[in-house]
Amino acid sequence: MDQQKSVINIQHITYRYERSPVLDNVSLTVQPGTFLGLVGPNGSGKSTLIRLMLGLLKPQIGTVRLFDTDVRKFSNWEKVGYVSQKANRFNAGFPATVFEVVSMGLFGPVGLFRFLGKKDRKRVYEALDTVGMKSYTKQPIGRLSGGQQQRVFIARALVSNPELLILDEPTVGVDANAAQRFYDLLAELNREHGLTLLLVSHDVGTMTRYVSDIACLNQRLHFHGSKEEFEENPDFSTLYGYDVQHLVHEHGELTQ
Ligand SMILES: Nc1ncnc2c1ncn2[C@@H]1O[C@H](COP(=O)(O)OP(=O)(O)OP(=O)(O)O)[C@@H](O)[C@H]1O
Repeated sequence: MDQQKSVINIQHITYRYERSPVLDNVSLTVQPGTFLGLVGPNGSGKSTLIRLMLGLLKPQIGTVRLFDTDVRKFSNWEKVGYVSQKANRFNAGFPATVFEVVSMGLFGPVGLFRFLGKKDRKRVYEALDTVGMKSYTKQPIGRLSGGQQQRVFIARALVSNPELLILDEPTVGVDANAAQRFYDLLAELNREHGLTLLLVSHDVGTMTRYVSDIACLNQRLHFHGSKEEFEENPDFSTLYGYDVQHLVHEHGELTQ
């Protein structure tokens, strides 16, 4: 029987760093074209789940498949873009231009020292154009604001033309306006380029405006479904497994 291809397929994962499990029997499937928001309190296992998805950690129990291939055998890493939480931390003296940082997305750090062909250069410019940063090409990365740097990191992740983009708390340290523009950009990439997105964020209120689906993690997966289902279900305590007031408050503000 033909199964619809999934971008991410996680089955019954249990993971522990030490004794107690950080993730307990988590299963999650992400279909192409989804914009999934992954939410959960501090320490709920979000980053751990991402590391498992990227094959950086091995689950004690369960399996991870990326584009229908077991992550242990997966090699098409150009299909996967990843922007980590710590990405927007270049200080003013960092000796690389915006162009160089984005070109690293093509070849890794070696890109800095390698001759870029015409096509490669074009891809770098296109990626910068997509995120609205083409006019900053020659600027040192460290002189840009946090929000601008974040866009450059998205461009770096986009330059290899990925089908899946994973972002771990990308708006940390970015002001509210820049964060909103950033979410707009992600929504556009999802809508117009069909990019599958997985966004980890604490900011449930803002995120629900943009995503198509929501997954609520707190060691276990408390909810996974469409944004509409999430918003219709009044029992946030069961859904989210924590901090009910905070969520209802944020959610309330959003719908005013
Ligand atoms: N390398 C590690 N060794 C041991 N314990 C770890 C390690 N990394 C994370 N943990 C623990 O695992 C739990 C989940 O951490 P994780 O970073 O996945 O959560 P998170 O949901 O991403 O948190 P946050 O929102 O604060 O970033 C936490 O209790 C954390 O202390």
